[in-house]
Amino acid sequence: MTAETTFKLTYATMYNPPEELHQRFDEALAEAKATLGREYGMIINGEEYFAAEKVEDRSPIHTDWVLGFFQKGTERDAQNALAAARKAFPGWAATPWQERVALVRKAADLINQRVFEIGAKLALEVGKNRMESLGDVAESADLYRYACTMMEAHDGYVKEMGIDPLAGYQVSNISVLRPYGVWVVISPFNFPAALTGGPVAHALVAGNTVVMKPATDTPWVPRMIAECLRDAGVPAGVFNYVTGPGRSLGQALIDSPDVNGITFTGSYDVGMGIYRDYAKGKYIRPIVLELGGKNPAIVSRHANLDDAAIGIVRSIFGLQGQKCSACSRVFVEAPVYDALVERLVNLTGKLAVGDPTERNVYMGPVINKSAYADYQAFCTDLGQHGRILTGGKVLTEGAMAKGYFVAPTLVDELPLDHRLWKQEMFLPIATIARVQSLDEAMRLANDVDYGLTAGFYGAEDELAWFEDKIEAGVTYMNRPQGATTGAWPGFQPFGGWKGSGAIGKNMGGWHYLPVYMREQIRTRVRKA
Ligand SMILES: NC(=O)c1ccc[n+]([C@@H]2O[C@H](COP(=O)([O-])OP(=O)(O)OC[C@H]3O[C@@H](n4cnc5c(N)ncnc54)[C@H](O)[C@@H]3O)[C@@H](O)[C@H]2O)c1
Ligand SMILES: N[C@@H](CCC=O)C(=O)O
Repeated sequence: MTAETTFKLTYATMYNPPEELHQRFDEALAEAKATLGREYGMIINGEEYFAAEKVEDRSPIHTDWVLGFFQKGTERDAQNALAAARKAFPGWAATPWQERVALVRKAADLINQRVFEIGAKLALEVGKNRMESLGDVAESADLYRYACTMMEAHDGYVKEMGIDPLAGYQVSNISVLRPYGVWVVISPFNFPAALTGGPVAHALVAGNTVVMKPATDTPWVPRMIAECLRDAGVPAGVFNYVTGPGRSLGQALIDSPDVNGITFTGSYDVGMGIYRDYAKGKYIRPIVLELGGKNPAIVSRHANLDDAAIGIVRSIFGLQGQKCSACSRVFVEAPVYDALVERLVNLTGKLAVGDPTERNVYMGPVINKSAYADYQAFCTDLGQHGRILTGGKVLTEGAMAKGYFVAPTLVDELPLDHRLWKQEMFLPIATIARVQSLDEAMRLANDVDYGLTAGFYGAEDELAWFEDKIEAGVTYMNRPQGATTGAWPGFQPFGGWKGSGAIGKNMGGWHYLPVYMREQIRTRVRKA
């Protein structure tokens, strides 16, 4: 990004971009729109593969916009991609880690060089606003670099251990982290750049070869990420990109005995199914699961209510509530309840909803017809059992008639035993409750199967209590930029507890890369 020297784009800094960012996004968008409708192959063993059946990738902004045609890959394609990755593994694993790092860094540079092109296409494909779209792409490049930095910081994870005193012998004990083999990366629709690129980069830097399968709704952006790897010179077969339905092609990847490790990012239900199926293999193999969230914000009577309101609204409605980190539950101490709710409703009313490629729009459409139908069903239920403070309806006026647009929705007075306090809706809907104490808020906040992100607004002397008690992998306090959203690699490594994540180590952080490697101790003894 040219403005990079003066402006570091993250989800927390995106609110004051330099003018140049807008100009370059607009240029890239015009170019992307002029080249819609191409066909894209899968990339297996460095070659384009075309399936008998194709899938149309349509924009959720306007369903007449056909972005491209993608391959409806089959179980056979899954097997071919795994075979290519298996064949490439010995060479890639034997490549000095410094060379692997150099190639992955080169790919990161290409992602940065293409950030506007990929960002514009991402906005069209996901319906994400322009700054969040550019952020997703920039985050992907930063995750690549973070993986490289970690490899270097740990000197390739080769470490001399203590020397056991064996009289008459010389001993050397070395610990080495080595790759597992073939790694499958399955990504969700909502961060097609960062959550495809991040796990892929870590697997590759560690020396694994990769088969990557993006979500059916968003194959285009991962294809461009794949092209960056290819153009950087990552050898054929080391990285393979396949597209097709999760239940057939995806399931074939999960069921294959040729897989040595998996990173799955997606919903709890699909992730748990994969976990169980994968466990049917002959022995235990590593699996990284990054699953859903039901993220709370707690507001104390001592909070700065303006900071709380803006941070909460940004986190409820960013990407239309379709972030695993989205704030979907708000617990407010009674003395400040009315004042906070008034601010939340007021700010929500000011959110611009529409074509998210336009510079002043904050909220675009939801991803597809099924999410659009879910929104309507949830709102009917919430209206019957709670009080809809704002929103609760689909938006069909003017240019929105051809897309999946819905109103940002806030609900209160929903009985605390209603299922929608616990179920991830993954839509721009949040429920708000009045609590009598912070302890009550904490009990409710933790009373879900998830534990991804959480936010708190209150006095300085309440913060340590919050940090200690909350069950979540990523926590934010007094943050107007986002109550529960907006993590950035190297600043806020991202991962969940409980039903939100399986490994207890966060991506973009110090402890994550070793997950993609297994330890070998090398003890050599010779007579002194
Ligand atoms: N914890 C995190 O870091 C994180 C980040 C982003 C999204 N998410 C979660 O992802 C979900 C939204 O994304 P989604 O709707 O794309 O999720 P999803 O679970 O529907 O799909 C995720 C991926 O799994 C594939 N898939 C589906 N069935 C499969 C099967 N049987 N075998 C193999 N692959 C299969 C899909 O094609 C897609 O690529 C939300 O629950 C959200 O919270 C979590
Ligand atoms: N990393 C993103 C969330 C990714 C999940 O969907 C955030 O921190 O808001």
